[in-house]
Order: sequence, then structure tokens, then C-alpha cells
Amino acid sequence: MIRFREVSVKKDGQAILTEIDLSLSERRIGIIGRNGSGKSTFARLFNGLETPTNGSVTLNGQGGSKALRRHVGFVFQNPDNQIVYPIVHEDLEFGLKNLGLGKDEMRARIDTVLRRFQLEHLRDRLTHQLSGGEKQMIALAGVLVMRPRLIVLDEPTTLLDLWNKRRFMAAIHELEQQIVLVSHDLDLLDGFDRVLHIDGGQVVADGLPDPVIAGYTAGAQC
Ligand SMILES: Nc1ncnc2c1ncn2[C@@H]1O[C@H](COP(=O)(O)OP(=O)(O)OP(=O)(O)O)[C@@H](O)[C@H]1O
Repeated sequence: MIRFREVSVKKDGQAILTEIDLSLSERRIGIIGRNGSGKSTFARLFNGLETPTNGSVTLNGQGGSKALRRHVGFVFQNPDNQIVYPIVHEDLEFGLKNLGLGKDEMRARIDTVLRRFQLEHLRDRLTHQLSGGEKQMIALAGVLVMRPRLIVLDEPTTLLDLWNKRRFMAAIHELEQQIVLVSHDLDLLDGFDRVLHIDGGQVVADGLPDPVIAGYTAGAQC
């Protein structure tokens, strides 16, 4: 379970998030809200990419950026922000080397993830030659090989066509880990357990997808 205790974030003296107080234990959690409402800042708190100005974030009672980074994976909107090595398998090995894993264990973890999502054919490809959809799957694979307890995805499907979006979301739904998905694409939250609507840096609605999304879209009527 991830716990936010009275978390506020200020930047240049401006309040970006204000007194977020939440316990999140559901398996599939969506985050929605208007541009600039604070979703990405909130998402980045989960794995220590952002630190609270006040309050605390803990995962199963453990706090601090190091613990959060170790156990919470983060998938960015743009996979180019995530893929750093020129060859796919080198990129997938990067985080595992930092964990101090031996060659056989690294290979086994990578094989398992590539096989599971039918990506084995990409193992030796140059990363800069991959299509947007392939890159996004490899960025997700790079997070999965680390075996995080929770995975946060910040608008991960905006670069994908309909087919790759469906494939990516099918992969997400298959995962056993807790998932937190930030998305402007409300259809992606179908079947989710809980949705948080953020507005002006605060959680203004929190509950099952249907009522929270209905409240959000009603507010968008012109
Ligand atoms: N370093 C910073 N200094 C000042 N303001 C910032 C900084 N980073 C973010 N902000 C502001 O914080 C607010 C929330 O930004 P955030 O990226 O979290 O919003 P968002 O809901 O993810 O938006 P979008 O849907 O457009 O991606 C915005 O008004 C943004 O301009």
C-alpha cells in the first residue's frame, strides 16, 4: 500500500499540490484532471522523482526516495526519455546491473519479460530504429525486469496508434503489480478499481471510475 500523508508540493513559492492525504491499495488506479492540474507532479511523487515540500510518501511503511525508486517503476509518456542504450538488450540490462545481478539472472529476467509480451525479436535491435509502439513496449519491459511492486504510467499511450494502444493496455491489465495510470484517454480506465480526479493541486473526487469520470466530463461542458 502506498500512503500519502498531508503531502504538499510548492515550486517557486507556488502551491502545485496541497495536502494530499490518501492510502492507495487498489490494483488499478487512474488519475485524471485538466492540463496543469498537478497529475504528473503527483505521479512523480510515487517513485521519488519528486519529493514533497511537506508531508511524506511511504510504500508499505518505507519512505525516502531510495526505497521508492527501488520498488516503484515509472513509465514516461515519451519512451525516448527512458531508453538510453543503443541496443535493446543493453537497455534492459542497465537497471539490473545497478541491482548487482549476475549475467544468468539478468538474462533469465529479460527472457521472461520479452517472451511474455512477444518481444523476443526486438532483443538485438537498435533502439533508435524501433517504432513508437515498439519503443513504448521496450520502455515498459525495462521497468518490468526490475520487478517493481507498483508501476506508475504517465500518459504512456499518447504516441501509440489504436492497435498498439490496445496491445499496450492488454499488457498492463495482465500485470500482477499495482498500477497507477495518468491518462487523458478516459476509455483506458475501463475496469479500473479507483479513479482520482485532481484539480488545482487537490483530489476533488475519488471513487469508482463511472461517477468520478462523469463528474469530470460534466465539468468540461461548454
Ligand atoms: N518546476 C516548476 N516550477 C514552477 N511551476 C511548475 C514546475 N513544474 C510544474 N509546474 C506547474 O505545476 C502545475 C502542475 O503541473 P503538472 O505537470 O503536474 O500538471 P499535469 O496535470 O500533469 O498537466 P498536463 O495534463 O498538461 O500534463 C502546472 O501549472 C505547471 O506549470
